[in-house]
Amino acid sequence: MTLSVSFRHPFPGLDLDVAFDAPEGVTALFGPSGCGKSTTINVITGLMRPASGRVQLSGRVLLDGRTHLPPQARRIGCVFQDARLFPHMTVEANLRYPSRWRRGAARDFDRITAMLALGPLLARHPHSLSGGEKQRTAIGRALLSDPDLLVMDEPLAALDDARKAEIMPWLERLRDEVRLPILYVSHSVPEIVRLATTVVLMERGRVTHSGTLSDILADPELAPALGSREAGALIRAQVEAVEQDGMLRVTTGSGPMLLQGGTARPGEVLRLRVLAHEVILSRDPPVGLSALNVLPATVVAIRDGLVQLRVGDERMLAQVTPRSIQSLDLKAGNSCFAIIKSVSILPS
Ligand SMILES: Nc1ncnc2c1ncn2[C@@H]1O[C@H](COP(=O)(O)OP(=O)(O)OP(=O)(O)O)[C@@H](O)[C@H]1O
Repeated sequence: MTLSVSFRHPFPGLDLDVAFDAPEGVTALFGPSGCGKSTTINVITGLMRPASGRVQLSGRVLLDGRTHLPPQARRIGCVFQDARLFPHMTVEANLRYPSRWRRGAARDFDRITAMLALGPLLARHPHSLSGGEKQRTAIGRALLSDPDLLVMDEPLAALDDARKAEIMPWLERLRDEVRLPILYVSHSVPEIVRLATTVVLMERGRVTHSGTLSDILADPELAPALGSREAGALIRAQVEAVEQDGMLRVTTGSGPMLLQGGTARPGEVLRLRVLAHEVILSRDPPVGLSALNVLPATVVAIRDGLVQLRVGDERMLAQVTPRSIQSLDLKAGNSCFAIIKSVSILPS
């Protein structure tokens, strides 16, 4: 199942011209306030008819020059910032509401309540739930409408950090277990790093970039849009062994690395975040360093103090001052060594 979107619409002061594809997995829609994210969601869900465009969910046309399916015929499940549960109904009644006429709903009900661990909440009313529990119920209700697409419009924005941390593993589970495209609007880069498989960047009514999360994070050109503290690589690693001192020996597309602080077992696959400000560069093989991970690299590009490197099969970024770029005489094509001061292991 893939969502394909393209539409144009002139608003006074902003001409929207949006096109992207969202495959299965989480596609994050990211951009500054007023860039057109809500309008895009409204066009996809059928709340707004644009001047022209096409929205297709695999083979099914939701919108084109002749077709404009109403929202209820689009098979799209929506989760918003506020859970929008029916306050007078129990969690169970809220969950069963969208599927009350549908065949196979009882089987789905058991599967989805188990996946989201909603069993203990079924008899409760929304007013007695935490923000995270309300959102879990809203996600369950959206899934029980048997959608072809799940749209999540800033689903964590109204939650405090503790509630966000509580619901995040459920969203990851959703991403990994539900074979649907999930369109996820967020202003939070850490949220996107944790959840997204694909990222669509918007600015002033247009899609400026779209690609896999790791490509977007390791592109120095995109660092201003994402915030320079967040620039840096996301790489995949497999645990080879746990050393006697508890350090993890892993293999990555960049070469072997040693990691601290993980509880992973041999064979486990991890996602590692190597932030640009945690990487320093040396033209010569460094000696006498405390850093455990020093990898040979080639400079690919330099932009605004960010050096993009090819390290084995992966791309990484290093944040380097203009003075160091000059003193090391760094240019595209140069060989160097990436000294990685620290690596974080993302929760899986
Ligand atoms: N019905 C409308 N009539 C005129 N202009 C509109 C209308 N709806 C949206 N706009 C304008 O279109 C632009 C995009 O709005 P939109 O709400 O899609 O942005 P957004 O990226 O979702 O912003 P935010 O992150 O703040 O929610 C804004 O400049 C907004 O003022």
